[in-house]
Amino acid sequence: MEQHNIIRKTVPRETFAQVDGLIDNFQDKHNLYLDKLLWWNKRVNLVSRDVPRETIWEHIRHSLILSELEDFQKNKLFIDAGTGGGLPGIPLAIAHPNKHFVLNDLVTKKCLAMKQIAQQIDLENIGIIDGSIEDLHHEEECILISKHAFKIEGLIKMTGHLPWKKMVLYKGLEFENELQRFSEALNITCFDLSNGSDFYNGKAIIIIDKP
Ligand SMILES: C[S@@+](CC[C@H](N)C(=O)[O-])C[C@H]1O[C@@H](n2cnc3c(N)ncnc32)[C@H](O)[C@@H]1O
Repeated sequence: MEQHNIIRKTVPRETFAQVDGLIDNFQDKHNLYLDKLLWWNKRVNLVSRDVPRETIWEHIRHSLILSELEDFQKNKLFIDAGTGGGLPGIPLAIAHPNKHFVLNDLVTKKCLAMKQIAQQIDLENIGIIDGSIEDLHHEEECILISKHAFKIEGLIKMTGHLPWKKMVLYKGLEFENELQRFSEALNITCFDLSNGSDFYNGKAIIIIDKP
């Protein structure tokens, strides 16, 4: 197995409180997003069926933790691969109107639902592109983000053609299992989220430099 250079950090408790503040600042839009997501979820499978509203709030909070990390703050353009119901891209776009997000999903009807939701909540800083991430054309340098959608090795291989400089993945703390056959050494920073509520037990955000 290739030796990867892994730096581990723990996200402090205060960060979770800051995320709650971010939600408060954009409460109306997040609520509207949640309403529309639940409405569309009855027609298109965007998140698990019958998922309680409070669980989706957890996913919105989880998505927004990235806001507090430096690699997010100093960049402006993000691609959310495998966005499904718009997570993490839509909560981030709501809370950061000055940044731009490209949402991508393989499934066209999910992307059509996302377009409707974006219009319904008046979000102007996102673009939505359907099709596999491996076929996405994009020329500007960006940060690739993805939540619970791909194995790491597979996503790196599928996105070699894209000009991302960092890849941000919402993963479990045992993400290294997914890198056992990767032939290059990667620089990875792992942000342990276990200082948050029980929801975050075993969860991490990992940031990988482009190999
Ligand atoms: C488990 S869902 C995660 C959705 C969302 N990120 C979340 O956290 O709720 C994985 C999503 O990845 C999408 N997907 C799978 N393969 C893909 C590919 N090659 N390119 C783009 N999206 C893909 C699926 O259609 C699905 O919506």
